[in-house]
Amino acid sequence: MATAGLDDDSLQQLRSRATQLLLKEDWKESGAVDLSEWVLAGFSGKCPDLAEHVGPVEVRRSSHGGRGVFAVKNIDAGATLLISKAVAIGRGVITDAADSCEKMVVWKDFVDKVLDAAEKCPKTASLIYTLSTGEEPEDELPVPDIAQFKQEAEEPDDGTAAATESAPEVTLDVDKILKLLDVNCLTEDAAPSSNLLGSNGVVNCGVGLWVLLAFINHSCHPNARRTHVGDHAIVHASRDIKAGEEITFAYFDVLTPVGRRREAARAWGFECQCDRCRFEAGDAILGQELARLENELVNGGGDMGALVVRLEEKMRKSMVKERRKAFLRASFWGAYSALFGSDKLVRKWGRRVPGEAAVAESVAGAIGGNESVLRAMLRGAGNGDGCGNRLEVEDKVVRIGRATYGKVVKRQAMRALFKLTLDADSNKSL
Ligand SMILES: C[S@@+](CC[C@H](N)C(=O)[O-])C[C@H]1O[C@@H](n2cnc3c(N)ncnc32)[C@H](O)[C@@H]1O
Repeated sequence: MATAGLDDDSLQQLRSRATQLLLKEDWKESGAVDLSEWVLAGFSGKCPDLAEHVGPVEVRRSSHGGRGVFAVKNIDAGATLLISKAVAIGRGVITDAADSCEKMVVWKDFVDKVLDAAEKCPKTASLIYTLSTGEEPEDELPVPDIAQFKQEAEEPDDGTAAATESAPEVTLDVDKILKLLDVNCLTEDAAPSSNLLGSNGVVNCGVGLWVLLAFINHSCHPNARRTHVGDHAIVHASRDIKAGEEITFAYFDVLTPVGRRREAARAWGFECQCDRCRFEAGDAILGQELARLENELVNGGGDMGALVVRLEEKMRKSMVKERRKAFLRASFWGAYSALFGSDKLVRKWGRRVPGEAAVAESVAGAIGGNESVLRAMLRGAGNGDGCGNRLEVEDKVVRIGRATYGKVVKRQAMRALFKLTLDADSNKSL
């Protein structure tokens, strides 16, 4: 392979390109499996806009008062939990420099489509009304039965279908719908397609409403991720999930310190009550030092290697347990990435911090699969930083890969990527 002499940036680009290519190839195949097996089946339902595949989950009362989605049996990382077709999506391809006016056009188009879908289908309208507007006391909101979201049984051929189609028009409460869209819409930024498009200053701007997904709460210690294929959102487990555990995904970037995350949650209109936030914001012993480190990280410019060493030493002296160490490493991921991304910093501090693959493995335990963590795992493994023998490392890479992309990433594809990384590194050191 002609990779000898590549600098770190080029190697990084090569790896992310390889990830994209593998993903793209894999989507074609897995799309055929997922879409034919689950999604297309939904189109035989009475109300095609509501085609859903609901896995082993149900809606229950969440610990912070509102409703949430819970696993009803053990689920392995990578397994598909839900596939849901959007009630409506507004999309636009706009440049980074687009003014808010262009975004408003996308939003208006989206709102019109939601209203249209609700007007045409009374069941869509009633499901939309189960969502929170953000104004009701959350613990008073009724918990919907999961059966409401499941694909409806094939209709008997007795003419009732025609009767349903001509069901009387519903009067829509537009004001209420606008409020609940504010709380429950999701953007498509988890879609691989947006990563591919994002490279040349073009932003794939997509906003949509997936009713069942809107019951999934946020956590900074999430156990699920979503990807998008066309109008379908696919939610998969990004960590192993136990029966009875709440399914959560990240509404915003959780590879940041607690202060930043709190700001992001407030912008969404809530105070995050996940266990990671409760620990990081509530630990009196670590609190002050964490606030200082966060300040340094956010202001930038300092020696990120020194910051990581201080954090690791503080955690060692305070006897922070592994699970919480993983939370804090995830919070200061930016500093770890800067350290491991610089040969100079690695030479200066490398012996005083755990290896890159070990940090990546720890962080994946806290936030589940994630592209940036997977890349670090690959790079750390390629540098042979001692997180096991070749087979053990390969296994870890495949596991984080599946947790990141769901079952669409095949073992073979991850092996190819892993080999590419090792070959590139050994050629580089020639
Ligand atoms: C898309 S809805 C999720 C479903 C919502 N819990 C319900 O009962 O309708 C988003 C809202 O759920 C609540 N929520 C989600 N994640 C939360 C968290 N980690 N901590 C506190 N509230 C949260 C907030 O009120 C937020 O505005």
